[in-house]
Parts: sequence; C-alpha cells; structure tokens
Amino acid sequence: MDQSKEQRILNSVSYNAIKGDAESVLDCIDKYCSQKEWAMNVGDEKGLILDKIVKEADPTVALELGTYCGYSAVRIARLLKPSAHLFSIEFNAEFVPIAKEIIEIAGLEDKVTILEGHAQDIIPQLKTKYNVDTLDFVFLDHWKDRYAPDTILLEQYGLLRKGSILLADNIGFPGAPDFLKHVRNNEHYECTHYPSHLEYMKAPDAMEKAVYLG
Ligand SMILES: Cc1ncnc2c1ncn2[C@@H]1O[C@H](/C=C/CNC(=O)c2cc(-c3ccc(F)cc3)cc(O)c2O)C[C@H]1O
Ligand SMILES: [Mg+2]
Repeated sequence: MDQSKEQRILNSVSYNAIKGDAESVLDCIDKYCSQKEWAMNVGDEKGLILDKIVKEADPTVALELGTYCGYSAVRIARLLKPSAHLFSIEFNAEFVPIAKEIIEIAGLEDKVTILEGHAQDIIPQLKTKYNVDTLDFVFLDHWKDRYAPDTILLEQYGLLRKGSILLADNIGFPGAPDFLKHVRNNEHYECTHYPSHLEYMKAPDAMEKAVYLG
C-alpha cells in the first residue's frame, strides 16, 4: 500500500531536518509543502501571526484543536517557557503517530501531549483526567464547523479565564462563520482580525484572535 501524503511529509522531515532543531523541522515542512505537495499546515506566513500571539500570551497551559502532522504544535511548543505545556487534540489515528514523530524530531516531546479523540469528547475531560485548571491559549485549526461548538464547550467546562486567548485559523478560507458570529459582537470576547494568505498559496485567508473577558 503506497504511503500517505502525511507519511511522505514525515519522511522528508526525518531525512532533512536537524534532530532537536524545531526551526529546521518547520523549514523542512514548509519547503516540502510549498514545493512538492500542498498540505493544510498553518504555514510560514500565518505561522508568524501564531508566533506573535503565542509570545504575547506566554501561556503556561495551551490547547490546540487539530494536530494534523504537528506543524503548529512544533510552532507553539518551541516558544513555551520551561514550565509550560501544550495539549493537542487529534482524532485521526493515522495522523497521531506521524505528529508524535515530527514533534520528537523537533525535540519537543516533553512540551506536547497529543490527546487522541474527538475534541467534544476530550474537552470535558481536561480538568478531571488531564489536571487542567484553565487554558491560557487555544489554537483552533480543526474542522471549521467545530470551532463554535467547541468554543462553547470550553466556556461551559470553565476552561477559559479572564484573558484566555483564542486564535482561529482559516477565518478567510475555508471560513468559520458560526465561530465569528459567536465571538464578534459578544460582550465576553474582544476580537482582532489578522488578514493573511492561505498556507503556501496567494489566495487570501485570515486569522481571528478572541480574548475571553470572563
Ligand atoms: C472535532 C475534532 N477533534 C479532533 N480532531 C479533529 C477534529 N476535527 C478535525 N480534526 C483533525 O484536525 C485536522 C483537520 C483540520 C481541518 N482543516 C482544514 O480543513 C483546513 C483546510 C484548508 C484548505 C484551504 C484551501 C483549500 F482549497 C482546501 C483546504 C486550509 C487549512 O488551513 C485548514 O486547516 C485533521 C483532523 O483529523
Ligand atoms: Mg488551518
């Protein structure tokens, strides 16, 4: 059975990246996905916006929805302070081992825990099973129609605190209209829009930051 695109991305990282060097892992994936096979990583341009918001948040506990190959997990985890941790939720059993391997090549396996399952099943367990109090930063990059319901779950399970920062990918394309409707014109959120471009393409895209006000 020939390999998947995600397996080919891992092969490229495993062969070309410098072990323990997160930047070289990111560069390798960006190079492969812009020159060989497009893939839905947040990419280098929107990645700079992600970096900026993560640095601003300086989170102790961060959550990512939609690990995929682990590109944004590496992007986030490389900026975390020693005591900080990233939980990343992924339900596709094919992607989990690939992401784990890519995160390990980046030398960040101690900073990231991949939780295998559907976000709607895992979010309710974060406090009880994973000893999370509240989340300082959340990166939403999973199925776009899940952004809104999963944000509401985070609220309902008391996982957001005054100042928790949500950052959502693909607000431009494929778009997440329900999420935007939920956070904009909502007294509990302060939103900022970041126009950008689709990963590895010229097409427009955007990210939205929504700070929870309590
Ligand atoms: C609910 C839930 N729980 C756990 N994992 C979940 C989940 N929903 C998706 N996931 C996992 O996240 C990943 C899914 C991400 C969805 N992202 C996308 O569909 C996506 C699509 C595009 C795109 C742009 C232009 C085009 F022409 C075509 C596609 C670009 C992107 O940046 C994307 O994130 C993988 C999946 O297994
Ligand atoms: Mg995305």
